[in-house]
Amino acid sequence: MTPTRLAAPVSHSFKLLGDPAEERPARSALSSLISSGPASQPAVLPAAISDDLVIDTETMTAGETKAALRVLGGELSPFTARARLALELRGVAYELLDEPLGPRKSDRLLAANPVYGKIPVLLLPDGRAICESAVIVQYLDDADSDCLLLLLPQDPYERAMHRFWTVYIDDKFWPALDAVSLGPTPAARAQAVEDARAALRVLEGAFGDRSGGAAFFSGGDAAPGLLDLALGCFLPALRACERLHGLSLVDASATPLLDGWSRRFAAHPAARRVLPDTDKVVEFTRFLQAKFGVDVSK
Ligand SMILES: N[C@@H](CCC(=O)N[C@@H](CS)C(=O)NCC(=O)O)C(=O)O
Repeated sequence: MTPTRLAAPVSHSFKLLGDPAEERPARSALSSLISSGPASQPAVLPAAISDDLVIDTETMTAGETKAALRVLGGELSPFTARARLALELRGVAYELLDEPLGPRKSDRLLAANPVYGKIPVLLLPDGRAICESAVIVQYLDDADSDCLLLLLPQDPYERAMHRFWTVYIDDKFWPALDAVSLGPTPAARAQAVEDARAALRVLEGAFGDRSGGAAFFSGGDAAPGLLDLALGCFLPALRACERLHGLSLVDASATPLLDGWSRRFAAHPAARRVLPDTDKVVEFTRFLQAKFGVDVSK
């Protein structure tokens, strides 16, 4: 493929979202999210980038509202929700490009994420891709570190703790929650309930340590941070799982701190915009159970 030249600058195509007085105290240097080089030096893209992934900024007018950032993802994908929540909190406009479900992945997705072929992928205007939801969240902080609303704490130890617990959530909590509905046997699903509860008890302790008595894991009362997004993106799946199997996983007696946090997080404007309804996730989980031959009547 011939290297593609981008016309810079592209920052005019950013659009701030929502009510500025809402939960976003400050935004600055949003154009630095697009790091393809100074305006005077058009970026030369590596030949590997598919033309499909590049936004032709030359054809866009100054008032055009097309989002410069795009997310390859899905409405019901929790990892996509994690990345979208970060974009919403930062007040950055983006376009969600729905990736079809199924065994055949799109060429667009495989070009953007050749290593894992998974969603979400954040596409920069020049077509460069950032994969892995937690990496995307951290990229947004790194690309605009002057913004007052950072998703990771400033303190290096706290940053390390946020990263540590994000990995724990992805390695221990999510696989257990997923297996409560999709484990292959009744025994595997029963074990998964125990594992999910055990992970939630551990996270209850982590919330106490990180929040310092504030509303969110971030240690703040207004703005959630990386760790809030890391766990909060799974709340619809958790509530769907409770409803489908008649279970209670997060409640006032088992995990009182997480119970309060889950309600506050779900009520946050960014979460209300992004997180899917429990009904939809219940329906989708039933679809997956049928697809994978999971017989929950046994
Ligand atoms: N560690 C990845 C996990 C992403 C992931 O598992 N995405 C799911 C959708 S929620 C996916 O693409 N599944 C398709 C597949 O595994 O092939 C992240 O944090 O982004």
